[in-house]
Amino acid sequence: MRIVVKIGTSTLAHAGGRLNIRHTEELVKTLSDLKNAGHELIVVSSGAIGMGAGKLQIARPKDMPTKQAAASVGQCELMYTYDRLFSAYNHTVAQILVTREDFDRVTRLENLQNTIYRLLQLGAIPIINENDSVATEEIAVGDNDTMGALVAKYARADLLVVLSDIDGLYTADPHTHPDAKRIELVEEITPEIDALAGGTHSGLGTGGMATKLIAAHIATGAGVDMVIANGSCPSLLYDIVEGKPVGTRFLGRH
Ligand SMILES: Nc1ncnc2c1ncn2[C@@H]1O[C@H](COP(=O)(O)OP(=O)(O)O)[C@@H](O)[C@H]1O
Ligand SMILES: N[C@@H](CCC(=O)OP(=O)(O)O)C(=O)O
Repeated sequence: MRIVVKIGTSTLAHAGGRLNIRHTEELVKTLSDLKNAGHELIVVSSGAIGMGAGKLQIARPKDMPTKQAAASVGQCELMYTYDRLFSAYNHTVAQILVTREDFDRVTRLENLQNTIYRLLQLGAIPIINENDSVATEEIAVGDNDTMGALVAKYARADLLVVLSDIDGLYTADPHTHPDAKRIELVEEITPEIDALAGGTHSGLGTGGMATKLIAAHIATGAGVDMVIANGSCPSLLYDIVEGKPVGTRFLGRH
């Protein structure tokens, strides 16, 4: 299987922006094992701004210049971390930084696809993020849930897994509605399903469930199954790949 795994900031970092070593180490171990089992992996990783802020010891920035400065610090930290951890399992990582233009313009999209396909042939693990240190609002994809879905669509993936700080899509945001129930399977994304998704509460995350639903529309529309699952338990990835009922699965349209 070709699997795109999107990792949110809240999985990779603690609230203050410092690396969540336990989550990240377990995640890299599981991803390495899935690759050893023969799956092709593409990672879409957030965390540049949050980890940059953590390293610079500033609060999560709101203004564009500080966000861009934090991202350029954090992106180094992020890739250094992935490179170090994946190397321990003999895997090679490759950084790709993109903006919306790389999906909107045909020649740039072809270049991006060619690079991803060749990296997969060479056995490397592409790790993709927005090019936050140059991407202004007008040219940014804006959130990595959408980015993950675009990557899954154009890399012709079989599965997109979105790892978050929550077990899946609930009937309401469990942080404000403790009685909310998890939805196991979404066969069709109706307006009623769209209406369930609220924003983020984590202080580190960007889009909350709303951007995950946008991603689900893109992925399922391209025939790719998407699963939202909790990034604090990366070994769930084994069950997800086997099609077991973990998190919330959105069925790709065929
Ligand atoms: N219907 C819903 N079901 C589950 N979570 C929801 C829902 N609506 C809003 N949320 C919020 O979305 C958050 C996850 O998104 P986000 O904070 O952006 O994290 P990430 O960094 O993993 O993308 C949850 O912690 C929750 O507060
Ligand atoms: N590109 C940004 C993250 C954007 C984003 O969608 O963040 P998240 O909600 O944590 O997945 C970064 O690396 O900080």
